Amino acid sequence: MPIVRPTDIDPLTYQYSSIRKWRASNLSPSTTTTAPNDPPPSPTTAHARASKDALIAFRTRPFTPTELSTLISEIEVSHASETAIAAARKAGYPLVKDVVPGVSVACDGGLDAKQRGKMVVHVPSMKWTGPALTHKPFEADLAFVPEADNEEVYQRTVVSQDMLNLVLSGGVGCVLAYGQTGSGKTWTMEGIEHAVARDLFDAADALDASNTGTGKDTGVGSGKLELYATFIELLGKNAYDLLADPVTASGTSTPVGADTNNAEAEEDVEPQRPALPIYEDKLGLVRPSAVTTHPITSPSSLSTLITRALAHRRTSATAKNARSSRSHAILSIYVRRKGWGDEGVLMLVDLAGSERYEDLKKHSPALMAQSRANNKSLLALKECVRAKALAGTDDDVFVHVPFRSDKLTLLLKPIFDLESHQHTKLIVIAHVSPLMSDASHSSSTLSYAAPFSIVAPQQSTNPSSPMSNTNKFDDKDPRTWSTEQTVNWVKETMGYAKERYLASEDAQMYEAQISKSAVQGGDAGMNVEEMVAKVDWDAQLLCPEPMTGRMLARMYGVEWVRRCRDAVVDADLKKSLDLKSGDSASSHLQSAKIFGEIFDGVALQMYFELNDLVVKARNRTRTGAMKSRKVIKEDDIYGAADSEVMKDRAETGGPITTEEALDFELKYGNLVRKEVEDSRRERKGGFHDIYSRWRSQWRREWDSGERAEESRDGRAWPDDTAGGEGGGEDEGAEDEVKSTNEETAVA
Ligand SMILES: Nc1ncnc2c1ncn2[C@@H]1O[C@H](COP(=O)(O)OP(=O)(O)OP(=O)(O)O)[C@@H](O)[C@H]1O
Repeated sequence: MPIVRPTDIDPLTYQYSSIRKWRASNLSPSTTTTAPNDPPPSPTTAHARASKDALIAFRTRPFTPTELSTLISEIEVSHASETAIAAARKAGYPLVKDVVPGVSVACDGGLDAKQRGKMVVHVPSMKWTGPALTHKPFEADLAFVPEADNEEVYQRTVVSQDMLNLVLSGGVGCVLAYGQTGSGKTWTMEGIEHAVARDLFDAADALDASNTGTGKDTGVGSGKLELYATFIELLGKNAYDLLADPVTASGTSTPVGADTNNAEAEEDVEPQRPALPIYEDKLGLVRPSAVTTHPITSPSSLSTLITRALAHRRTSATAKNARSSRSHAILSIYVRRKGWGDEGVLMLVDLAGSERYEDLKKHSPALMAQSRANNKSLLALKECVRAKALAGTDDDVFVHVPFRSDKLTLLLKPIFDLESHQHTKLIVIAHVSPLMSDASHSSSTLSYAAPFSIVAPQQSTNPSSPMSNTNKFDDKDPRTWSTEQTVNWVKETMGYAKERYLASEDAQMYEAQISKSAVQGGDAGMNVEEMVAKVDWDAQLLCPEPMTGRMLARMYGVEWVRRCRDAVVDADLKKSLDLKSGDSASSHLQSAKIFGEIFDGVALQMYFELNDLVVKARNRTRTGAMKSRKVIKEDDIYGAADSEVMKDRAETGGPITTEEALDFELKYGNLVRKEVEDSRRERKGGFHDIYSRWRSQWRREWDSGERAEESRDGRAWPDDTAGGEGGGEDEGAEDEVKSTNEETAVA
């Protein structure tokens, strides 16, 4: 019998046969293809509410025809496969069957099931014993098989998470497509964008019809809803408006569809549109300056915008993908609802492809710089998504999301700002290529995204712990309220909500409207104050068992209004709320319409009050969690490099408590470190003076009562106020926060 030495084994044969064996014993038939009659889980708001704020999915695409033919020719030249190929040919099998993907979906997960999605990357390697293969498993909420089409991805992510209703109710939804270049991100996002364009208007009409009980006069057509969109690409620190026509050097605009996207053009004609700086205004809104907003009035108008923007999108060839997207593309759809404070927004983000060093080797220096900028922003994004996912699992974990550290994450502020009272949902779809030669990149993509899918940490059972808010009633924290306490709060807050409404601009607008048109007959004689006084609903019907304060606070605004309307018991009141076009004289109807809008306005005031309470309570708990860190290593506080400062501390200030040290660190830690470092670099010394100066300044503030909570209640972390570029100095503080997160998750 001939001796087979390891070096004689053909690597491809070995790898393919190992993968086949692994797949035969580990995969059930249902995970290798999508069952055609298997409907996606039905989207119910109850389900979406119960689910987490961040959903993580994995997707692998099928081989492209070019990849298939390359792989088949590889098999053909591989010695050991000859017999298999001959046998396959004889049996009439297509050779395609011989090609095995480097990624397998072991379980596609499922939203209702406890099962999680599982993807296994088969990573080949060469050892001294010969070729080897490692099967690396990764878990997420969902994993899509290569045969899954865009509609299935859309249904099981956006639809099952009830994202359209969230956005139409004034919430924030965001879908991020992440992955290696050429792994199918643009394919997925294009599918999702067009599906959203198709469904958004129907969702708006359905939502309004279910709220008012009438199919008429609802949604966009009646002017109640205003929708508009922006589509930008982000390259480095600047945004470019994809909906503005590009301008050539001669100043003429380039028609859409003209090929301006080859690599040479990229270097020579850069940029083709004016760069728009990104900034955060005083109200905290982040938008690229002068970006054009486009009203959208129908599914086709949104679809046309999407097609136009994608044609403009900057692409250039990379080693992996002939038309690689070299930028992050962000489609934002804004929803303004008459009488609502919050603007809903849906952000659909096709991230630039992540690239490794080997992928960059064919790049010109300009493209290399772009790749570096892209990879840097993907790293910043990772920090933010991780923190956001952790915050979504439990309100009481101390989390700081460093979204100001990069322009990409700054643009995504609506989804990352934990201090906002808007409801949010984030979906991350990590894409991998099916090629075995990409296995190590696939493995790093999945290990980037898998940790976002965090299982909620156990709540502390120690009632004195700031992490524990269960069984401990706090009248200012809706998350601790039982059904009865929630009912009481609704009853007590009715008067306050009415007062707030009467002081609003809407109330004044309706007052002016009523007196101007001098509506006649029935309710028409009432002024706004009288109408507001009539608003009433049954608190018990609004919060039936087992509705707790926490559950109520997770409700979307539109759903809340609908529930308030359903909880009306007074027959006359119900009748005027249910009045439909054609039911009555037009003057009556107009008065009833105004009353309906006033009713909704009062309901919303109560809803905003509830959400404000939750945000404030969450911030209080976060502060408490931060302070509860009993042991703070001195290196944590002042930085390992500052041992001189540490020595001086005892001489200048004497011992300080943990709370004081923390406050000092939050306010001045970065500044002290930076100054000490500068001084050291310039060989100046004087560390003692630097430390003393900051210490005295801090002491003055501390003694005059300006404590840490106040600065946080003022909605700004000391290290956040720097904004934009200054975010880089944040790193020390973020490291500390990171370690806090880890400790908490373990606890
Ligand atoms: N699910 C899929 N089914 C069929 N073909 C696909 C699928 N996903 C991607 N493709 C094909 O794979 C190729 C690469 O896809 P795509 O351009 O979407 O990748 P990408 O990740 O956006 O790359 P880059 O980051 O370089 O832009 C395209 O030719 C696309 O048509």
